Amino acid sequence: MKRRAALLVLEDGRTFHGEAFGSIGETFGEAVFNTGMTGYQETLTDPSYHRQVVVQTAPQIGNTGINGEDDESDRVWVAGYVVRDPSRTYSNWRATGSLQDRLAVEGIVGISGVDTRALTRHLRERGAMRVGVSSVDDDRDGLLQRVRQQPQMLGADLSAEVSTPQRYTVPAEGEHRFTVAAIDLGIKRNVPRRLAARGVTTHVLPAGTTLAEIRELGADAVFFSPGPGDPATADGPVELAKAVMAAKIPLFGICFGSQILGRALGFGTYKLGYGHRGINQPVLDRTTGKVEVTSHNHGFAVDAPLDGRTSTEFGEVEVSHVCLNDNVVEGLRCLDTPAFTVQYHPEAAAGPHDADYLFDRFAELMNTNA
Ligand SMILES: NC(=O)CC[C@H](N)C(=O)O
Repeated sequence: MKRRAALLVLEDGRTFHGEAFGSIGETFGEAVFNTGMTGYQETLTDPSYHRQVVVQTAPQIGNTGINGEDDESDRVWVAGYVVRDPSRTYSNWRATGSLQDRLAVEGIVGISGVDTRALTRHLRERGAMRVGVSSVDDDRDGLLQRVRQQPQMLGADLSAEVSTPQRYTVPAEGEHRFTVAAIDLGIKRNVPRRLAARGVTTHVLPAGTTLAEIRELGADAVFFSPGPGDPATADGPVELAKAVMAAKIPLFGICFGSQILGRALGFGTYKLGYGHRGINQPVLDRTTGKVEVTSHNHGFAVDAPLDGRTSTEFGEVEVSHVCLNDNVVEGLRCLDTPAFTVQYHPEAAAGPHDADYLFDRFAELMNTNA
């Protein structure tokens, strides 16, 4: 049977031909590549990929199908999906269906048979950029025109599009020790799970939550979640982070949450050329001197001095973690207020568990502060 043709056009005109994968249609977003050899289900359902068309560099995707446990949220968030060679069949003891069917059911337009190595090299050289994928229109020039009309990721304010409309609670496993108010800017399920394993009850709260509401919940600490978009637009959460620090309430943030703490401390953020997305990025924890292999998904970073301490409105702060591939700031630690963050993903999902100790550090911080 002849497969349906599909077309991928980058905003600089570079064009790739392939076959329709997932839903039939047309989609747009920022083209980014993920180097994970595993974890495609977690990638697809990570809200931080909202408005991004993900290119998987691993050549074969889909071989373990989709299961009922690995979703990081209640839907697929990627705007589109690009793979080299989708598995024709799937096999796993947990599998409940195929990747092709999941994408089709959720209306996610994909393309397969693409030379993903050439596409990735192009994005590495030219940077992440807007892209269009179509399996309904083979007019490349028309598609290119529509790509160029799409919004840029720089300046995109997306928290409200992914945050929970209503608060919900994830109970502690076993004995309850602490209560955490988690500001949902695109949270992944594995964060409250990692906290629950430390006796933490997590209230997941909408993006616009105030300090007064957090106090009403009797929270021992505040968590700022990962999430999509440009951190330069997150003025509301930045103000909340300042209020939390002024009140000396323990604060932990991951990824977007780290960028928010950076801004609250007076640092800027900037867009990386092509970002870090994968599950084997080496990071140095400067407080212990240990190197950990970590999961990343970020296109922006905090602009903070790598060496020495910086004096801020909230006291001294230092860069606690650095990416060993490119010296990008991967963590911040406040010395005079109980706040710290990492730019990468200790919750893994998908990825290694080297950085799981950070959830212990958060629990210790709550314990010391109690
Ligand atoms: N996973 C995240 O929290 C991503 C944060 C931010 N949107 C970035 O791309 O840098």
